[in-house]
Amino acid sequence: MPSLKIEKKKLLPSVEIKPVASKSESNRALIIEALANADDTISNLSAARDTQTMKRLLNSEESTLDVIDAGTTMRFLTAYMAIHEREVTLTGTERMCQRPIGILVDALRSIGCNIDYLNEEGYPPLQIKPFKGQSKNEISIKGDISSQYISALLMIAPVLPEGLTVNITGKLGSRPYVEMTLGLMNHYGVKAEWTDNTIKIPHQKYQPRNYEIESDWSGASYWFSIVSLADESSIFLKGLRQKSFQGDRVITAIMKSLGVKSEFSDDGVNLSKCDHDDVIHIDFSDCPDLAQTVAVVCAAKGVQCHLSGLESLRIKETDRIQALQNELGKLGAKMEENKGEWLLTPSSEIPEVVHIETYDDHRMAMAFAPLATRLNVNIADGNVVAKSYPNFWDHMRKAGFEIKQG
Ligand SMILES: O=C(O)C1=C[C@@H](OP(=O)(O)O)[C@@H](O)[C@H](O)C1
Ligand SMILES: C=C(OP(=O)(O)O)C(=O)O
Repeated sequence: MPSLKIEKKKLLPSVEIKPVASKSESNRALIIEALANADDTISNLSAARDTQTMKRLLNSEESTLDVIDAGTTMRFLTAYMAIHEREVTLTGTERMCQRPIGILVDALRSIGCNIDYLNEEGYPPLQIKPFKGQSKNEISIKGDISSQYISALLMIAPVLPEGLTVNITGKLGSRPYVEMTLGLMNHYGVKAEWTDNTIKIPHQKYQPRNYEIESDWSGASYWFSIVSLADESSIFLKGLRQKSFQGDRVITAIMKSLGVKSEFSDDGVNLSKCDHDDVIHIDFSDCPDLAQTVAVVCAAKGVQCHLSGLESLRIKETDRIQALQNELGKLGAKMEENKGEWLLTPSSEIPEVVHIETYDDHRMAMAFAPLATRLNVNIADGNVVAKSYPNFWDHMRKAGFEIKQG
């Protein structure tokens, strides 16, 4: 596990960065392209390990497919494999085998798929048996655990002989990811009807169309943090669009209250400094991957933050609430629960150096790295970033940070 030392540094003037391409868009485009029996429709595919794993496994004829720690790869491949005439085992890291998948498996079983648990009920690894045909064309599924189950079902829906109607029960969390799924399906020629909590997708064919993956807004969020925390800075982020499929584009609005002004042009967005608020309230139900980014900035910048919609954070790469509480504590900040909301009380004085544990979570490393604008930061395992943004440290160096193996 290579640890990294990032020295406190000022940013270089006028930095230009092209963040990694979106892994969420890439993993959807790969599944849709495979369902369309098309080839080479995708440009700017993400270098994220989650995406490279998806691509490799979609082309693999092995009987055991290991998704490593990629949630979308696990969930999307489960649905994809379950409607093919093939027997396959899907597995992943120890953590992946603790991330629930029962809701998706129940839904797939109810439409006729054959799936067994190889270990604990409700969790990977899964044994998927050949598909013998569709037995039902309407299902109900809980929306408040992970939207990835719904996206997985929606993508296979048009190729099912009878199509599929999906009734979402409970509150739908991570809603923009479901919208992204339907948006990309529509790009590939598939029509869906979404009224209230019901999404209806008739049987139809995906059309092979070209698609250029946008830069990743969640990965871009760490550059917003850097601008927010630095004394002076301006960064141009390439490949991000004002009209985006990614819900995490909401980082522009969130960071406006944390002192970052965003100005779009044809090929990206320019970030510069502006005034910030002293207290903010943010509901992360639609953008859970931004919670760590925002919490760290508030803790270091002296902004009190009321966070809600954090429920899904406990079942991601790690228990992100626990991880944040531990690591923010090292800065002298506190995150405390009160009736389902979290109050983050910022540090009154930040230390000169901090050692951040990474919990096998890419976002713990990337969310805390921007602190190097204000203090020396040691990151326990720099390799974690490979999951979504493998060249993150190269980009930090390009921006002027000195990063050594430590
Ligand atoms: O569909 C997707 O691409 C994702 C959906 C979200 O997960 P949940 O729906 O489990 O919140 C998000 O946290 C994850 O990084 C990517
Ligand atoms: C939660 C994440 O990914 P996944 O669920 O796809 O593993 C993430 O990238 O923050």
